[in-house]
Amino acid sequence: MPRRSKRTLNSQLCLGENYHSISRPPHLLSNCVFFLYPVSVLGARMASNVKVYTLEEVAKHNNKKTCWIIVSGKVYDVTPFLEDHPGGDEVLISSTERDATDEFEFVGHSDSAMEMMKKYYIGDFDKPAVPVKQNRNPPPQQNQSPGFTIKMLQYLVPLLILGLAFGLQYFGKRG
Ligand code: HEM
Repeated sequence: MPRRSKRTLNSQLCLGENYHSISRPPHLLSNCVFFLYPVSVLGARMASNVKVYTLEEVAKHNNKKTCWIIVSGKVYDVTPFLEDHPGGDEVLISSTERDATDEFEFVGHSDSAMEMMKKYYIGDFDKPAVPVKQNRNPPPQQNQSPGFTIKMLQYLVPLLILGLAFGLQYFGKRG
């Protein structure tokens, strides 16, 4: 059997390149993710030929003649559905010019309503493609745990007793 060199073995085990990338500082990796994510989202959108609408474009369609709504990042032209919507046309018109996802979900639409929606889908809503960075600093704690109070008392009670003892001694001597 031919002897394989250590280098060949490393590359065969896919350790050669990955080893170096793993040892890079984590902020470099996360920078790459924040750069690659929007690029891949844009690429996917361009490749799939889906029309992407801005809020400004969607907001122009806010009446009975032309009514577009945004639900879960997708844009729907519900103009032909206005008269047939079981919830009425007014509720659809008043859901224009903004993201209507919350209202749509609050109603608790049935599966058949979701299926119906597909007919009116015309494109995606242009939300900012860059993912929001998560706040890594946790907010200051509002409620202190009971453990914290007990620890504080452990220090405070002996101090109070000491203070009391000194006070009594001082006033006792004066008396
Ligand atoms: C393409 C979008 C939509 C479709 C296809 C759709 C479809 C439907 C359907 C089929 C129903 C009958 C109940 C059910 O099967 O769930 C319904 C009811 C209703 N929808 Fe929509 N809907 C859409 C968007 C909206 C939006 C944006 C609102 C905003 C609040 C809304 C509000 C309502 C209300 C209030 C009812 C009546 C619920 C009830 O009486 O119990 N819908 N919709």
